[in-house]
Parts: sequence; structure tokens; C-alpha cells
Amino acid sequence: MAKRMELKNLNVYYGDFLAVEGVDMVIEPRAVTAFIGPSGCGKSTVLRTLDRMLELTPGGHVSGEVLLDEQNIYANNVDPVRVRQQVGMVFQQPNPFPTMSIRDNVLAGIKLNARRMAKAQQDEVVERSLQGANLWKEVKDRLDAPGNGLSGGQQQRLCIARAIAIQPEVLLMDEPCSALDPISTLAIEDLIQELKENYTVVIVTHNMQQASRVSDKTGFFNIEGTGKPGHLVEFDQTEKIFTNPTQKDTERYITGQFG
Ligand SMILES: Nc1ncnc2c1ncn2[C@@H]1O[C@H](COP(=O)(O)OP(=O)(O)OP(=O)(O)O)[C@@H](O)[C@H]1O
Repeated sequence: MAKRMELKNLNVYYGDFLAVEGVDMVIEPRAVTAFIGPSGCGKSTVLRTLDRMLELTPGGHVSGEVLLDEQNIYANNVDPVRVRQQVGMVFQQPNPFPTMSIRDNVLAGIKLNARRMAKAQQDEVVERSLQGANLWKEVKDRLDAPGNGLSGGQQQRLCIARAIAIQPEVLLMDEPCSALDPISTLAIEDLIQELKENYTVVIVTHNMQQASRVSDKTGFFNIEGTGKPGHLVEFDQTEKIFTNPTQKDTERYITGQFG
């Protein structure tokens, strides 16, 4: 588990609109990479290229390459469904299937991929995934209760359990804490630190303290103005980005002068 990803001269389009231009970046395995930058600079757009979810938006397409351990995931012979088995996504709004039980929520991705599994093996996946998402202790006595009976923070950890149940290599998180209270946010941030031992983690966040707390590397994206493409301004060790950035715009952004 945990694979390296590499973006090579990546351009991302919605129809004719060039939303993000010329991104080159190596995303290291067993590390957390954060994407920061002002609204509209393309953080979520780039994130969605990493599991080919971008193509689910009409007109969404890319040029350039996205490598997952040397394999271009946009090559003609690559099945996007297979990519999404290797690269999982956790969204801003916790989105468990509301009436489905906690147990079935964890197994949802596996069932969707039509993998048959004996009950004992399912039990093992449910426990392992919930342990991995730091939720097991809180829910082990009510696995058959509906997913929407959990708190927001627990629901987000359930979504993380669902994402890791299929044993991906990479976990993408699009502002995973923005709908959560501060205590649940800290629980997810602690969990992200644990997840990086086994996964390649990429997180989009508006919260600069969060980026500096949880990530090893940070990419700062920016946009010159409405209708212009976003681009990657600077990508480096998180500590360097937040203490001694090379680019003036990065410094202006992290010191709150715009954005
Ligand atoms: N479905 C879409 N169709 C057309 N254009 C889109 C679509 N989604 C995003 N865009 C455009 O792509 C650009 C990048 O948007 P994106 O949402 O990736 O930025 P972001 O940095 O994640 O912003 P935010 O921080 O506000 O979420 C913007 O100009 C946006 O308007």
C-alpha cells in the first residue's frame, strides 16, 4: 500500500475553459500533502484529477500525465473504476448512506465492486476499517444502527472507514473538516497522522493552521484573476512554505494579505 503519484505538465479543463495550468508535482507515499490557496485557484479540481473523478463532470478533461507508481492513470488502457479502487476520496460533507447500517456503510464500496465475501471476512473488514478510522470503540456495539445516528465527526470517520475498506493506496480528502466542530476536527487531524503510515494522503484545506499541523509537504496554488487558469506557485516542505517561502505571493497568502 501507499504509492507515489506524479503530475507532469497537467492542464485541467471544463469544456474549453482551462481551469488549471501546467502543474508539475511529486506526491510522496506515506506522507501528507496539503493543497492550499484562495478560492477558485483549482485545489479541488487538481484533487479530482487524481482519482479521475474530474471526468464525472461533463466536459471535465485533462492533458499531461498523472502517474500512480509510473503508470499514467489517463492512458487509454486504464479503467477509471480500477483507479478509484486504488485512490479513495473523502468529501467535505460527511456523506454516509443515511439509512444503511454502520456495518453496511463500511462494506458499501466492496459491495459496489461486486466482490463476494464470506460473513467472517466481512466482519474482519468492518473491524479493521473502523479501527483504522479510530471509530471502532465508539460503534462496535451498534454496528447495525443507521449511519446517520452518528455525530458529524463520527460520520466523517465512518466515511474514512468506508474509503479504506477497499484498501486503496492513496486517500484524497477535500476539506474533510470544514463541516466539523473543533473537537471532531482534531480527531480527524490525529487520524490523518496515523493514516499516513499506510497511505499516501492528499488534503485540500482552507485552514492554514491545519495544513501546517497535518502535512509534510504543501502546494500553494494561486489565480491571477477571474477566468484565468489557476497554477501551482510553490511546492515544498510544509515547514519551509510556512516559515520561509521562496515566492512573494506565497508569503503574502500565508500572512493573510489576500485570499
Ligand atoms: N463543474 C465545473 N464546471 C465548470 N467550471 C468549474 C467547475 N468546477 C470548478 N470550476 C472552475 O474551475 C476553477 C477552479 O475551481 P476549484 O473548485 O477547483 O477551486 P478551489 O481552489 O478548490 O476553490 P474553493 O477553495 O472555493 O473550493 C474555478 O474557476 C471554477 O469556477
